[in-house]
Amino acid sequence: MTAQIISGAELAATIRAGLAEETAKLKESGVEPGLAVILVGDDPASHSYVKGKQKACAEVGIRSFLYTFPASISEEELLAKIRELNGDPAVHGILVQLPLPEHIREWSVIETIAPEKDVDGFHPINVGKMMIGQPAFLPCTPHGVLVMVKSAGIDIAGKHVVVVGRSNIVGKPVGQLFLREHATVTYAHSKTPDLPAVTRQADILIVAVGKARLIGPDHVKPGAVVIDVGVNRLESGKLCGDVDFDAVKEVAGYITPVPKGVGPMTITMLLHNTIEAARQLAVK
Ligand SMILES: Nc1nc2c(c(=O)[nH]1)N[C@@H](CN(C=O)c1ccc(C(=O)N[C@@H](CCC(=O)O)C(=O)O)cc1)CN2
Repeated sequence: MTAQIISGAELAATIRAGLAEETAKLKESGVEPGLAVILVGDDPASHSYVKGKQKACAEVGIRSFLYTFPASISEEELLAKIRELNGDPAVHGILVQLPLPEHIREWSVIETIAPEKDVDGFHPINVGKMMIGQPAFLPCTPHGVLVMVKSAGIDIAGKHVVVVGRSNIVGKPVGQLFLREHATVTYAHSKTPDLPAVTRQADILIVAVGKARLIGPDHVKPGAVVIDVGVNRLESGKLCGDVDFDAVKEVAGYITPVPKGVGPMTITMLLHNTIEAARQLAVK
């Protein structure tokens, strides 16, 4: 039996319709949600993601402001722009597209964003609040993964979740979000010996390493839920995930595709956070 496909694109469309209604209501009360997007350098993937974010903002009625800078911008100039946006009342959310050029310290940029405008959920205050279960902006990709799993009606409590990858923006926080839902969480990474033996224990396997088709059928327990966060561009120009989709779908119970899986949910959760930021800042 082949796996049931969890379509991020379909779920994102449904959620975005609801977000458009929320934006319309906020506008009736005199608040127009605004998102400032900062893009540094000329990485084609970053440009494409930012374009996707702006298009999605327009679709749900969020105003977006784009600030592009050459890769040669100094860290201080970038921080000055963020401080200016922190004080701009038309801007409710601020995001700096990652990755940044090497001479700019990512942590310094993230820490300069006002936590109440940190719609990426990367600021240490939001990360800390997430860890202890306080209300916070949740990081968009991990939150999108959680919403996808729940939307498929999958029970999380007591399940063994194996996360492959330990990045600050996906791997680490996605494990925390599933721990909050009472899963037993294991992190695996590049130094984990015998990766297939570990991933085969997973009821829910989440892969976020950026290595095309790393996970094959031998890594997956029959019937498991497989969530593929990787977006890798092959030499042919085709996109593929960290999971060998065609082979693994014959073993898994549920699987997400790439493209049209987790990616569209990342942007949807960003829209959700921006609307929430506007709502919270309006009552301050
Ligand atoms: N400030 C941030 N930077 C980065 C983040 C982030 O959440 N905040 N995440 C990633 C990139 N990313 C969002 O910015 C992102 C990645 C992929 C997609 C997406 O929709 N992918 C499509 C395929 C797109 C394509 O054709 O290339 C899909 O999977 O269907 C959206 C957003 C790193 N940086």
